[in-house]
Amino acid sequence: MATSHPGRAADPSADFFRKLASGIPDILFVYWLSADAQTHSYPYVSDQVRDLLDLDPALLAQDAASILPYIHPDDVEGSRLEVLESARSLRPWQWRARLKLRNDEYQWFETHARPERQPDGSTLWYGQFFNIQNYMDLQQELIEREAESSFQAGFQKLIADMSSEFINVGFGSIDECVDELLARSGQFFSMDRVYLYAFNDERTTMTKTHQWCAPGIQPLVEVDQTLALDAFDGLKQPLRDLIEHNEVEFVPAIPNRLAGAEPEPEATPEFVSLFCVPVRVRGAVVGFIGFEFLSSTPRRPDLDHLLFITTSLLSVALERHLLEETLLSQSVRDPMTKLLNRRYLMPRLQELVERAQRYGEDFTIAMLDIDHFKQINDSVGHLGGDYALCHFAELLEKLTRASDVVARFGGEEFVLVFPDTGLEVVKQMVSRILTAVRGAEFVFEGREISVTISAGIASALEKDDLNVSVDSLVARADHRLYLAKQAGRDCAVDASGALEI
Ligand SMILES: Nc1nc2c(ncn2[C@@H]2O[C@H](COP(=O)(O)OP(=O)(O)OP(=O)(O)O)[C@@H](O)[C@H]2O)c(=O)[nH]1
Repeated sequence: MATSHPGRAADPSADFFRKLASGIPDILFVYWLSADAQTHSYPYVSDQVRDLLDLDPALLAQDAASILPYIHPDDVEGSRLEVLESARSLRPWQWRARLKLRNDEYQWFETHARPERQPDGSTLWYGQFFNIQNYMDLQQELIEREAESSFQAGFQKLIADMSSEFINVGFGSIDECVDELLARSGQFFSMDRVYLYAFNDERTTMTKTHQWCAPGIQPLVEVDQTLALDAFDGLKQPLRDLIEHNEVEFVPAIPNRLAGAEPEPEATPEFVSLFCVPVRVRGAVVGFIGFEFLSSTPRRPDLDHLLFITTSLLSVALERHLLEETLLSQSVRDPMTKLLNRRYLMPRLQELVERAQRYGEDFTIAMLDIDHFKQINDSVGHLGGDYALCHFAELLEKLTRASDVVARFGGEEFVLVFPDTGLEVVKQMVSRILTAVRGAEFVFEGREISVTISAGIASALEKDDLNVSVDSLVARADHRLYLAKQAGRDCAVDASGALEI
């Protein structure tokens, strides 16, 4: 806009205005805009403009554009449009903009001015700029406080939800809970990737076991990827510290490759920021959750603390899960041979018997007994006998399939269950076991032990017996085992009474 002066500064009431305005802390003004909106000025501006902005009112009286360098660049265009709109509609000019003070600091001002159309079509506004910085600060504080309390409420909900999820976790579904923890915390803390790395016992490698990525963010590498702990220079020391001190480590910029060594998609930043939060089980750091963000958005100063709380849910859940696993395994396994015990075997047999009765699904069991075990004990001692039992148990595990059940029935008696296997195949398998045991080396404290076994084989639906029960089936196998012993041992007897030696 061109410089112009409407000649109104000489108004006799100017002195009156000056005196009046000197008692008012804000800036009073009269603003003039020509009819063609090409020329404008401040015919009157109170002296506060000098005190506050270090701007000479005389300059503004010549050309209103003198104020432009004092308006925050982002607010200039809005201010211009607001004036034009006020001139058009004759509605009050009411606008907020930041003005640069003497100390170069911007503060918020609000304009309140009433327009008055002049006979020549130009417009005059009478009004003031008043400082609303305190109000804006207060408003900002309120917004932040509100955001903070809703963040806190959200965080509490996240922790409460995840705690109850982990508490209710059914045996075996811990993986789903971990996935959910990664996803929920990733979303809540606006992360781009969240993943769980498990260390090996020696703390030399780490394997990614779970991961979550925000929508649109690529999982650069799949789970189960194992990396050396010192694969990345920037991560070596933080991981050492994490393991040693059980503390959150923040890595401000590591190559965007921890997630994977795959070729990176375009537009992926070269560096990412990463929080490594320790997962601790039974007093040792067993891995960490990596909370990764690609952008450099500001983060809360207490974020590391919040991530630690979130991750400790996983530590507690893993601890409990391990304990449950141990207890469960202790309750169904024989502590010496580590084979399944009778507590596991009997309900399993019951289940199979019911299926046999209901659906006609036959299955076969073999009862095995080490021959002359008393003599073994007598010759190599009880510990030698224990060794023979354990070595025999190992052979059984090796010679059967994962779907077969290998259980210690008691003493030196064992039961094998072959769920989906026909009698002929079972006979072959038992025969193979007999042969393998006969040929196996049993050496205890340098003394060779000769071991053979006898077996009794029975199928659930022999003779179409739909009244079969667990007891009758076991009794049948036991009786045939007795027959095998009677027949001279080191052999197997089945329904036909046949001997397999
Ligand atoms: N070392 C050891 N011996 C056991 C264990 N459980 C049972 N025994 C012994 O196993 C022996 C079983 O002997 P018997 O039932 O007389 O039968 P056997 O000597 O194997 O003779 P046959 O079965 O007729 O071939 C007993 O002496 C038990 O004390 C165990 O856990 N460890």
